[in-house]
Amino acid sequence: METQSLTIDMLCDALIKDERVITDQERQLLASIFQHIKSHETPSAELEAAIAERLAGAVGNVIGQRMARVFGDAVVRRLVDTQMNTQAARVDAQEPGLPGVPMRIHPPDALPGVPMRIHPPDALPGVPMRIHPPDTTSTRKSREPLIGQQTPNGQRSVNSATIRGTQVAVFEEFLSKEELTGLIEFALAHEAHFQASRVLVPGSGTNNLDFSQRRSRVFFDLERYSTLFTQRILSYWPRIAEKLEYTPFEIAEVEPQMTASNDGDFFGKHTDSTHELSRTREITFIYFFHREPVAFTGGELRIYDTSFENGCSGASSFKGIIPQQNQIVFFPGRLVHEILPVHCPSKAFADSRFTINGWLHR
Ligand SMILES: O=C(O)CCC(=O)C(=O)O
Ligand SMILES: [Fe+2]
Repeated sequence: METQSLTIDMLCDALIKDERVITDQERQLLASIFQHIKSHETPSAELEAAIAERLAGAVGNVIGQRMARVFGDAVVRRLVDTQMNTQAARVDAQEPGLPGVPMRIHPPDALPGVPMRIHPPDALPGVPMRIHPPDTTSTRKSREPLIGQQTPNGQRSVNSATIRGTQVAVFEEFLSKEELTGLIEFALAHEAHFQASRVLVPGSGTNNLDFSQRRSRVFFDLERYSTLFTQRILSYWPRIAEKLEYTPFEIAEVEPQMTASNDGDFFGKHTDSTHELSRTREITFIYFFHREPVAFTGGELRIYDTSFENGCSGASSFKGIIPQQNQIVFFPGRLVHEILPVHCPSKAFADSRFTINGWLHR
């Protein structure tokens, strides 16, 4: 019992230092109100006590609600982490060291085997969403995005076989301040590990360096940040799915990589999941970060309304997202998207537009 009340005391201590529970400003305001009550002549000590009690009650309610939210979030996150670790351990035990076997993770409220359903806002039932028949000959996955499926800037009307580019989920403040600082340091310390980015060319099955389609530098071995992003994304998965109007499906793998885009770098219109080697990339995510103060402009992400009639083509309408520190964006990988050129006058690697970008595989 004593241990329990000690734990609760410690928890309260930690929570009341949390800005999400009570801000500095509120703390100061409350202190001065209480002081004010004390220092002024009130008709009676009872009245003074009654005012203080009323005030404490009201403040207590608000703080209680905020604490519950912070606490609730932390408990859920904890549960998800524990569940994932147990499952990872189970997979390790079953498949010791099998190269290339992706770790199967069950997001908290996705039932294994429940089929994924996509609800594009205006898709007609029966309109095929696939551009190519599923590839049965190749199981190899590729790290590269696809180019070449894009249409010119055509003015095609948005029709019934279209997924809207507005089918996008954006979350701010994805990492804590400490995590973000650590990530920036990690990126800058690994400059030498970045390599020129490649793209998949439809029909060729190969990864090509094609500077007319994409220019940036990528880095794959994200060490602890790979785990951090995987876990964090999985704990957000129900909310991501809801915003994207997906029925949460079982995520087979989260595949993150880091990209640095410097002066003049860009990525032309492309899709991420219509190539036979990348078909299981259901959802693309892009997390933006950079050193402060920001030293680049441009690099806007544009996600186009995409039609799936007779192949796949981007319409003229799009949702534009200007990179913001610590912001993450999710959208269906089959949507046509592009990265506009980055302007980075110093040309210093450390001033690049950085992303952790990747895919949620089904
Ligand atoms: O660098 C980025 O912002 C993400 C690029 C992208 O679309 C991709 O890697 O598929
Ligand atoms: Fe992409």
